[in-house]
Amino acid sequence: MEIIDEPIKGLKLLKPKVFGDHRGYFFESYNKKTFESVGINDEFVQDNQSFSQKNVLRGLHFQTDEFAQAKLVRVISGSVYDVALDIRKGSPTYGKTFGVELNATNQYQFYVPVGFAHGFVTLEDNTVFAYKCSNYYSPGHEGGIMYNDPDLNIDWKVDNPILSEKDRENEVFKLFESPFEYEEK
Ligand SMILES: Cc1cn([C@H]2C[C@H](O)[C@@H](COP(=O)(O)OP(=O)(O)O[C@H]3O[C@@H](C)C(=O)[C@@H](O)[C@H]3O)O2)c(=O)[nH]c1=O
Repeated sequence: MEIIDEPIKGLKLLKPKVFGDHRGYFFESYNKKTFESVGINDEFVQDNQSFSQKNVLRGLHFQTDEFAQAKLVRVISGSVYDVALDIRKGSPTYGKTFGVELNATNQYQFYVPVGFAHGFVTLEDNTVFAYKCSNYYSPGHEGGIMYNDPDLNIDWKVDNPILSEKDRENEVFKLFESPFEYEEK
């Protein structure tokens, strides 16, 4: 597995070693020991999967307090543009985003630690998105930031994405008071 530390501290892009043969392919999507060796020490307690048609945008989401979540995300079929927003107060990159295309061909995995809001838009129909979370779902601890906030200026690569009702009412970044603190490691 190749690992790339992205320009925003804490974010990691993982490129697994995929073994292809005449039957198809095989790769390890999670191996505790290997992931710990690259600094991903979270105990993942929940696996999620979502299915979307093209142009669906989910985000930018996070959970707070004792339900804050690190996420390890990937695409099983189809493709997405995946975005993490740094919401750690005091971070040198507070308010900055990093985006990467994840798809069923590159098989990349993207590690998003606690202190980031996360979202993605699907670039193909029938996209299956899967992720591990380091904490359980808690609707009372959910937060969301508007995907198209002018202060964030994220190039989502699509126009007029399909949103949930909830995501139409996410917070404006300027008024958002982050509960996360940046920790120098
Ligand atoms: C996230 C989640 C949702 N649900 C339920 C609540 C709701 O009825 C339905 C759909 O929920 P949502 O609209 O929040 O799903 P969705 O918009 O796909 O939410 C996800 O978006 C991506 C970007 C993330 O980063 C995830 O952490 C998560 O927030 O599923 C659970 O039961 N467990 C969960 O962990």
